[in-house]
Amino acid sequence: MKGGRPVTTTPPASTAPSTAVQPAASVPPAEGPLVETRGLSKLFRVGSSRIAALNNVDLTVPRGSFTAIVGTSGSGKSTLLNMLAGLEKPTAGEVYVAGQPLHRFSEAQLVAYRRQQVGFIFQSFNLLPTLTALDNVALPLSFQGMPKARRRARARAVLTQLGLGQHLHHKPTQLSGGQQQRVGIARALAVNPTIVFADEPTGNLDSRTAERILTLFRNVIARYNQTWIMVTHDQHIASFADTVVSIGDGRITGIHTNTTPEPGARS
Ligand SMILES: Nc1ncnc2c1ncn2[C@@H]1O[C@H](COP(=O)(O)OP(=O)(O)OP(=O)(O)O)[C@@H](O)[C@H]1O
Repeated sequence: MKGGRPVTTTPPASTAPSTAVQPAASVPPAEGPLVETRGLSKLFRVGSSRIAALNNVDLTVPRGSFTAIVGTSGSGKSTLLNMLAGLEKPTAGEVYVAGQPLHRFSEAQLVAYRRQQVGFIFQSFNLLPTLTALDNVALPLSFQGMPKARRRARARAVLTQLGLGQHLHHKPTQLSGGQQQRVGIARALAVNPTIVFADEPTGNLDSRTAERILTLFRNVIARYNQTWIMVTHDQHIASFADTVVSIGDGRITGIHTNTTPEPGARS
């Protein structure tokens, strides 16, 4: 696969164990935007009708940034996210992540991209109910072929960094919603991702917990110099991001940079 793993996510040595989120391989120098789409389009055919879920989208996302994609239901947010995450292929146009042309990738290359370079955070957390927090976070590392002792050590380190050191052996039903989403964040971070996608990540949380989770997002992004893209229908949630990309009818309708972040969004 081209491109490798361009984002340096090594945590400060004084604050994090070495097993936490060290790059698994040597990291080539980072240059240019992390994400770039050109004329990205997705057409769905349903019976005799055609739906332009995405229509000629040109988008650039800098490395180390937090971007929100905001729009009403059916505007094309998930379709765009799916394309950037290598879950679906475009009908037309180009999509590059870390210089890699996802639009030209085979299914096998897309699977490898998702497993090795992408962290996912979901609205409903998507934790396996029979596994502990530790095992949920260690699971994606097994798909990378990491030996058991190392993946458990890394999962433990990331969970501890996120304040869940006392909850390593709790199952999802024994955790609050905010704690479950922190496990979800730990699972995304454990694979040392090039990019993290969050799909309505606070949709199942009360507003206070949601703000705490979004503040945690900001802290994690700054600490590890990561690139995160979040989809939401909620302008207030979007205001925690550095950049808000508005989408409507499959087109970008505006790009706004948050110069004065939401109170409490930065800490
Ligand atoms: N697999 C599919 N087959 C047919 N049409 C689809 C498919 N997926 C999405 N669409 C259509 O594409 C358009 C964009 O859908 P998309 O799911 O991207 O919107 P969204 O902004 O994420 O909406 P929501 O916030 O409700 O999840 C909608 O009109 C939707 O009906």
